[in-house]
Amino acid sequence: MKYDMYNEVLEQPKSLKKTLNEEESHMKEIAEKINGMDRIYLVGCGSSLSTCYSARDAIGFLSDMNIEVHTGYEFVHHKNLQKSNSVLILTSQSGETADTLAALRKAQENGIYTISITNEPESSMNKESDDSVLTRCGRETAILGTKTYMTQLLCLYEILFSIEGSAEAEKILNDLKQIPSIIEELIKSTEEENRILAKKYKDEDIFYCMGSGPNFGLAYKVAMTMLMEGALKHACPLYSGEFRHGLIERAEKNVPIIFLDAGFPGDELTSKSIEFSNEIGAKTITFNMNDYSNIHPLLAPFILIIPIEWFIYYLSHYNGEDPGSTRHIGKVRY
Ligand SMILES: N[C@@H]1[C@@H](O)[C@H](O)[C@@H](COP(=O)(O)O)O[C@@H]1O
Repeated sequence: MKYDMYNEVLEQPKSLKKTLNEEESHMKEIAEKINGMDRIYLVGCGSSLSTCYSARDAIGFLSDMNIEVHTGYEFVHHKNLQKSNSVLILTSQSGETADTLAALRKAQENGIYTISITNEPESSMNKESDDSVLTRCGRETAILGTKTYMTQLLCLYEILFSIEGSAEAEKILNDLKQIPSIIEELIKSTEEENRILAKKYKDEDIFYCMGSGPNFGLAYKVAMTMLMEGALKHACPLYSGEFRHGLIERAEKNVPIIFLDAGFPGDELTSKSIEFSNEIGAKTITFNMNDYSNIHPLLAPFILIIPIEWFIYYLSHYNGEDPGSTRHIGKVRY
């Protein structure tokens, strides 16, 4: 049995290449236009919020750019908005999520420049924002987001690292171009081992998921949309540094914990948490960047998501669920 998510996983390299080919120069123009603005707001919901977290935490390693991340309605209710010389970048696969659309309209009422990154050319966000970038994925149906996750992340990295402009940022932008071919191979090479892993964990009810730097955004996505929406498991994301401020008290024998590790300074705490969890007999599942690629570690979310997609796909399958379906929420409107 193959669910829609299967083909959408396979389509990721093509979607990335197409988005880069058709939007790269446009994104460079956007970077030039917003370079020097006092504040950049990044807003999205669910999977689209996770890309904002990752992009903010990745650029934060290189730059002192003033970036804030909000969910749609948190932005709408925020009293202390910087109205002049600021920009709102919205991420939304559908371009219709009510929360994110409300943020767009609030920004426009307040004179904030708006840029949307969506996958739907006819969407309200694409039409109403001052500028817009289209991810070129074709229609995505699996609720948890695969190719639109990848391409949104690509667009945010492309814009923010182009603004940053240092030699290291250039290196990251160059490495970004290698992502489609790297993940093409990973899609093939990681399916079987993660199918087996999923079979082993299929009866677990709850998963904690942690990472540092841009891998926190990935942990958020894995917990919120992949485990909860996709595999219908309880899940909780956290920064690795927060392990000893709460989870340590519930990290017991046999509790599954997913660790995302890319060797960031904050991953010193990921390693300590893994060590502790192993000692007490928790079920540790580690996805380590070194096992998959040697490109710039700040690109870890693009790489680590691939084995995780297969893990989630088969976790759902072994529980008789379509990973792309939802019980309560429509893909576009709710
Ligand atoms: N259940 C969906 C999520 O899977 C999705 O990530 C989010 C944002 O959707 P969009 O990216 O279309 O704005 O909306 C809903 O909550």
